[in-house]
Amino acid sequence: MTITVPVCIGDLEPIARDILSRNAWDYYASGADDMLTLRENERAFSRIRIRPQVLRDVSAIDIRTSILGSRVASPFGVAPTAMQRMANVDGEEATARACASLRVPMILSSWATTSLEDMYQGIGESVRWFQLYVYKDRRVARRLVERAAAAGYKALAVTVDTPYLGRRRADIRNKFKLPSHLRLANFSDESKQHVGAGPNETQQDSGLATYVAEQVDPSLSWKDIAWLKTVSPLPVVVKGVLTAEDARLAVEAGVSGIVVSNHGGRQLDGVSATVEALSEVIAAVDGQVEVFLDGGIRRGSDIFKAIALGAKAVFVGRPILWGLAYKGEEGVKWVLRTLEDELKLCMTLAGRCGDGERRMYLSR
Ligand SMILES: Cc1cc2nc3c(=O)[nH]c(=O)nc-3n(C[C@H](O)[C@H](O)[C@H](O)COP(=O)(O)O)c2cc1C
Ligand SMILES: CC(C)CC(=O)C(=O)O
Repeated sequence: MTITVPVCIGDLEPIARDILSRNAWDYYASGADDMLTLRENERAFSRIRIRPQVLRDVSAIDIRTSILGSRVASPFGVAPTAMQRMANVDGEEATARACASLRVPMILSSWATTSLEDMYQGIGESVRWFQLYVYKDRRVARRLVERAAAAGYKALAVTVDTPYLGRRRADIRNKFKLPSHLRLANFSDESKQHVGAGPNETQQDSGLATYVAEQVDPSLSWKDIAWLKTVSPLPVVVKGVLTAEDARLAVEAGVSGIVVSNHGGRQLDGVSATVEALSEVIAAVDGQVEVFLDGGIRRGSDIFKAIALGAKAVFVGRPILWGLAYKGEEGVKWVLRTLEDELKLCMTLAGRCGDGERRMYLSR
């Protein structure tokens, strides 16, 4: 049966697949290598059981919370995903409008197809973070940080799991290219605006992998997080931590938050599902910094489970792209509302009301 009117996020995926070009679909959907981790991210949620409690007066459910001191409407937000204009002409602007209207936080990718300044023109107040890839030329990274601070972003999410790009086989086969009418809009320098335009892709590489190898600094280390803190007026969050050891180093480096992430299974295949890695990170940081999670969130009960295990909030990647492909801003709103409705219902049926700041809906 072909689904045309989605009732859950799973329904959206085939709809988006039909709409998107092969180049875009494969880039958005793929994981690295055999995509074991990509699949595990979702499966691991389905292995966790909720322990409901009854007769708890669930007539008022509150899902509001705060992240790094900013009030937000829900404990979920939008993860940074690059090049959103391949999904819809309005790309990141459509996502930002949807997030602002529902007061959902959004992280903008360094490799957005809308500049970090243009993104929020006329949209008004909303909680946004900027995702930073640290370029070999540190002046580029520093300039991005300054611009993000000047434009009102509330935090920097530094991606730490991508010294080189994971092997995404479909992108290699397709010889991925950013369509020529689009550009990485945060850069004025032509050499940084185009992906897959050069002659140097080989049979074993994609335009993306070449770009990352040329631009991103693989020598990045914990001492650079300390450096970043000296140049950033914004709180620094590291995105891509999966172990207790690294979580402790992150705390020592003075970060304000950690995103437990395996990059949606797109980097090192074979690592744990994020919800499985979450508990050791939570235990290691012992409440010293906020811990977030992304990867495999596809329904409200996944959000419930991550929060129950101690995440302050979660971020959602691919479903937003499916929503964008489906109906632009309205499609992203549909995804956000669906997650919100499902989360509220899950809390109601589990007997956890939530009380704003202090979470009441832990399921353990
Ligand atoms: C198409 C796509 C592009 C992405 N681009 C970025 C990026 O530019 N920066 C980054 O830190 N993470 C990027 N990610 C990873 C996401 O931020 C996030 O970790 C992941 O998508 C979460 O998994 P999910 O898609 O299962 O929700 C990207 C993921 C996808 C699917
Ligand atoms: C341009 C890409 C390397 C952005 C990214 O992080 C991803 O595709 O996973």
